[in-house]
Amino acid sequence: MMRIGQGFDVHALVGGRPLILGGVQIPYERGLAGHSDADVLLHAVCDALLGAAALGDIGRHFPDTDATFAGIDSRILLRDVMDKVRRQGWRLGNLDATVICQRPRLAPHIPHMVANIASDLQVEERLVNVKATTTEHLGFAGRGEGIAAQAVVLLQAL
Ligand SMILES: Nc1ccn([C@@H]2O[C@H](COP(=O)(O)O)[C@@H](O)[C@H]2O)c(=O)n1
Ligand SMILES: C[C@@]1(CO)OP(=O)(O)OP(=O)(O)OC[C@H]1O
Repeated sequence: MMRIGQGFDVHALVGGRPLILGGVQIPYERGLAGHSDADVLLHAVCDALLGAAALGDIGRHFPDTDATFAGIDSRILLRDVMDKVRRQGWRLGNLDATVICQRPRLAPHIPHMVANIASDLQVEERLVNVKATTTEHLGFAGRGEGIAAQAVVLLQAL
């Protein structure tokens, strides 16, 4: 049996925060605002996994009203989500994600993001794909007000 799931997340770009995407700290003059480290890519991946396993969403498992998660490394959340998914009897078929970001240029950092995600999910890197796109300066992402990410996963029964 197979199940598909999708995830989508947006965080605002603000001054005085590091920019962390896919667990990689990327040199840039602004970073993402959030209760956690605001890793929008990992949040979309968490939601895709939770969606495929019919386990709700990231806010249900890690409420932003809970001080435990303040400033937390989203890789910890991703590992926890994958544990929950595995305990429901699923393994990852494949994962594909897109980061929607006008600036900075992400291409040089994507192999590191893929390595982090594959490591956290305990799968081979060939099952994980991360892409980046601008919006040609259109909309909130194009104006540099925030970064969005979307992810799709396929789960296979263990
Ligand atoms: N923040 C980004 C956005 C895009 N890229 C890379 O550039 C390619 C072209 O982007 P378009 O939005 O013009 O389609 C895209 O395929 C990515 O490889 C990037 O590195 N960082
Ligand atoms: C990750 C959590 C928890 O720290 O907080 P944020 O970093 O604000 O992220 P969001 O994608 O808004 O939702 C999930 C949250 O509950």
